[in-house]
Amino acid sequence: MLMKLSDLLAGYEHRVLQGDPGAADIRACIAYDSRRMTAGSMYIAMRGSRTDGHRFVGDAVVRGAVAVMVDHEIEDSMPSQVCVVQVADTRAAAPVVASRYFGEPSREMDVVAVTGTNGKTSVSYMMESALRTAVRARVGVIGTDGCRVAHESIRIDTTTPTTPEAVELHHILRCMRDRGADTVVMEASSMALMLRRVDHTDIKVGVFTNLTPDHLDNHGSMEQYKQAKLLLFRMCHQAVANADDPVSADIAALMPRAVTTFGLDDAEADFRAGDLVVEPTGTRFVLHHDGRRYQAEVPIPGRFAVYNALATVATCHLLGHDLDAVIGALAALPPIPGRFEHFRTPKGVSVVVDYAHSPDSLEKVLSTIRGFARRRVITVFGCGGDRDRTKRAPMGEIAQKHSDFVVVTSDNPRNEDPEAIIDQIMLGMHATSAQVQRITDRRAAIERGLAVADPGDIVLVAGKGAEKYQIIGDQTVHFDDMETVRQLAAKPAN
Ligand SMILES: CC(=O)N[C@H]1[C@@H](OP(=O)(O)OP(=O)(O)OC[C@H]2O[C@@H](n3ccc(=O)[nH]c3=O)[C@H](O)[C@@H]2O)O[C@H](CO)[C@@H](O)[C@@H]1O[C@H](C)C(=O)N[C@@H](C)C(=O)N[C@H](CCC(=O)O)C(=O)O
Ligand SMILES: Nc1ncnc2c1ncn2[C@@H]1O[C@H](COP(=O)(O)OP(=O)(O)OP(=O)(O)O)[C@@H](O)[C@H]1O
Ligand SMILES: N[C@H](CCC[C@H](N)C(=O)O)C(=O)O
Ligand SMILES: [Mg+2]
Repeated sequence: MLMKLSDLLAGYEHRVLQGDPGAADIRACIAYDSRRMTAGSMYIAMRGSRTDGHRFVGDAVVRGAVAVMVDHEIEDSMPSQVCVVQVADTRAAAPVVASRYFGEPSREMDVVAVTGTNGKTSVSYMMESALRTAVRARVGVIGTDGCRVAHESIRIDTTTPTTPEAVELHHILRCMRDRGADTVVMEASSMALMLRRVDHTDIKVGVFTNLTPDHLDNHGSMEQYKQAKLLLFRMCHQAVANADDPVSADIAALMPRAVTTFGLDDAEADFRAGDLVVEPTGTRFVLHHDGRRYQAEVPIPGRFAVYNALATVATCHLLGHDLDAVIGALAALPPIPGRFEHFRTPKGVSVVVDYAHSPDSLEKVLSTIRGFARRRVITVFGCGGDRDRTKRAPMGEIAQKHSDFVVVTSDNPRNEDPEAIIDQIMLGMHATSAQVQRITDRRAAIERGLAVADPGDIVLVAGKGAEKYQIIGDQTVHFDDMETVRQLAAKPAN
């Protein structure tokens, strides 16, 4: 890839502080981390949560940067051959530059971006599977579980956020296009939208799943959290929105005549589901659209799974795909790793490993399990450290309300005291309700959950889903809920 800085910034407001953008050849890479610079790179200085990238401009140049983009003054004096440009906001300019550098890949594919508190990854899997089976599309997926195209992983980095920074995002989109992708489904997290990682991406359909409390540490209030989510609907061409969530009205106000709705309660929704039959293996329902009724099913139990299925069907329809084929494909959806993933122990206990890590998702998953459980429900869960503390007590209350026995444990304590996190969860629990035990070590907690279960009981292990790690302090150690369940279930005592 060879590009002149002047091409990357053509028509974009900037001030040249030194050097000639027309002579600055970016022949290596663009990066916002000085430590990734090689000879012929461009460095974009951005403010992070701990420090300001502008402090590392000197380091970037020493390592080979030929072009530097800043949004405020820098102290380092630059060698004359380095071109330095100033823009109003480097986070806003980064996506423009990155997208151009990689040849505007989002324009060459149908890009769908999914936002909402819960269900983004689930909808991505459903879209991927439905489009692959129904219309043989080559689908790229970008999200919490990494990036893949046609089921082939394209970058394995457990630290990559749900929605990558713009530089990585457009690089990934280009790789996907080069590997023949025609459609990309990406998760757009509220943090990413706020940090402008998704700007300047050509998004055909923006999908809204729901908005419930989470990430209030980052956003401050539900109103600000909502405003972050709404940013997506200022940049996509069309929207698919959950009519049963009041935020769909805000989306409709932003995009009049460009919103397709789905729902269970709203009789006016464009795609509506009714007559749900929820079973442990899945959910059957009737889908109503345009005066027609379709028999549908999804192999995940619960109303929440139907919402995700409706979002998938509506989006595929908007992309021009055949409805019958898409609905048919949903019935054959393979299990989604770590989302209501089921395992039956030799003793006859049903174990569900699920990524519920917010009050609403825990409520949805547990009430679904409660709905079909014939015997006791045992829940093992914790809450992440260095993340929204306000969700801890409500999650404790929800776990206790729907379970007969709860083991409160650790879930990525990070730099917090695991005992203090458990204390905060237990503030939501009451002495009079279900039995509660605290076991800080997650493996021991799962073992306890399995040990107290009798044949026919259901054990929910919630919070980590398909994560392959436990973060304790600054250490990341291997940990996998499902693997742990299988190992422990093989022990005769369990
Ligand atoms: C907490 C947070 O917002 N972090 C973002 C931040 O990184 P940081 O805070 O570690 O950065 P910093 O250490 O303050 O450094 C500031 C800048 O100086 C640069 N630097 C730093 C040191 C150096 O020697 N040289 C150098 O150039 C850094 O690369 C950075 O660009 O700035 C980086 C880009 O400049 C982001 O990639 C990074 O996102 C990280 C990966 C992250 O995980 N963010 C979380 C909050 C996130 O995005 N989460 C969402 C939500 C998921 C959900 O919905 O649940 C997600 O999409 O995953
Ligand atoms: N539509 C939904 N409404 C409420 N809860 C849901 C919904 N879909 C899934 N869930 C629950 O939320 C959990 C997380 O789902 P998923 O991973 O799809 O969400 P996400 O939005 O991608 O989350 P993250 O922000 O962590 O990436 C699931 O394991 C399930 O418990
Ligand atoms: N994307 C979510 C993941 C949370 C998963 C949970 N296991 C935790 O670590 O809190 C977040 O960053 O809030
Ligand atoms: Mg996700």
